[in-house]
Parts: sequence; structure tokens; C-alpha cells
Amino acid sequence: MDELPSGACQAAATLDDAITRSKSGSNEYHRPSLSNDIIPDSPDVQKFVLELPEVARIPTKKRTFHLDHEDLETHVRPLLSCHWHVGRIGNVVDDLQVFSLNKLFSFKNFRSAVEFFDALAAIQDEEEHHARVTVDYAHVYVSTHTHVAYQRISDADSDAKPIKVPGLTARDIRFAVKVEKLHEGFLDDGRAVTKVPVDAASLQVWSMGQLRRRYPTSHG
Ligand SMILES: C[C@H](O)[C@H](O)[C@H]1CNC2=NC(N)=NC(=O)C2=N1
Repeated sequence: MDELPSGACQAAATLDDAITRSKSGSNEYHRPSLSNDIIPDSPDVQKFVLELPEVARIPTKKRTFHLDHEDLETHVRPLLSCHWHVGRIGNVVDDLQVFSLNKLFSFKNFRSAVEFFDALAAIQDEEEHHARVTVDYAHVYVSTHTHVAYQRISDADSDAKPIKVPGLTARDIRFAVKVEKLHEGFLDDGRAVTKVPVDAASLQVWSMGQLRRRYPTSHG
């Protein structure tokens, strides 16, 4: 798909803006309630929507490594600012946590949600990357992780064999950016609506915290 709508995620300029937009629409609005361990003014709460990263396509046959610590800021944080969040996949491999990147997209009606699903299926074909997708009336929940991925090895242990374990890779980032831009197109023509998740700020902080723990160094 070459004609992606250009520009960064335009769903909302700030969290407050998102709240206002959400309130002015017909969709219900939940004020994010911060849990006790999160400081409302924490620098980790990204209130502005960041420009989405451009990620080159990884050839299908190429070994895909997990994101590294630096990728969390450059690649993951902009998606968190658009209300993507981290989820846990049930099967932990060798005590290594398996994460996914998820977002709930909302639409005007069921027909628009199905049209989004169809366009999403085309992206999955193009990218040869397949997400878990759930259509629930006017909502589409997307969850992506890379099934065949390798844990990075530290420089100090360069003789070690990379561990094969599902996880988050540049394939997921590239895929999520494409899906986000697809949704922007649906917002622009009125087929989609913006919804701020319950506990949006907490989700951002929690997601970043989980990934920082999982990928503590450049070669975590
Ligand atoms: C060869 C082919 O690209 C691979 O089997 C693809 C198919 N789709 C995939 N999708 C996802 N999410 N992860 C993968 O590792 C994956 N592998």
C-alpha cells in the first residue's frame, strides 16, 4: 500500500485534546484514573503525540532480532503516545517474558470496522506479518508480536547462540505505524472515532516500564 496518509499520528495533539475530542463525539469517555504508583506529572507520561518512526522493511528471510533499549525511545514511545500499549503473551519462554504491542481502534459503525479489517488484512499480506485481530461491533483490537524472533546477545557474550523467542521487533513497529496511519485515514473521512483508553497515562508508563525491564541494556 503506497498511498498511506502522510504525517505523524494526528489523532490528538495532546492528551487533553484527545479528551476534548472524545467528549465532543458521541462515544463514551472515561477519564484516565492514575494508579497510586504513578505520579500524574511524571516525565514518563507522554502528553504530546510524537511523530511516528519510519522503519525499513526487513526481508522475510532475514533473522529478526528483538528491539533494543534505544529502540524503546525512538520506536516504541511514539506509538505509546498514540495509545498503543504493551500486552503479555501467555507463554513465557525460558523465563523470558513475551510481549505484544496492542491497540483498540474505534469506528462509527460495524461496516466501517469491517472495512478497516479488510484494509488491515491487505497490510498483513504486504508485510507478511500477521497480527491477532478481533472485531467487536464497531471496534477492532489489534495485537502484534513477532513469532519467529531472536533475543539479542550481549557484546560480552558474542560466542553465545541467539535465543529464539517470540517478541517485539522492528517488524511490529513498522506494522503498527502502517495500521496507525490507516486509522488516521479513517478518522479523516469520518469512518473512525478517537477514544482515549481508560488509564491512558498509566498504560503508557506501565508499558514503558515493562519494556525497560525486559530490555535493560542495548543488548538486553
Ligand atoms: C515466512 C513468513 O513471512 C513468516 O512465517 C511470517 C508469517 N507471519 C508472521 N507474523 C508474525 N506476527 N510473526 C512472524 O514471525 C511471522 N512470520
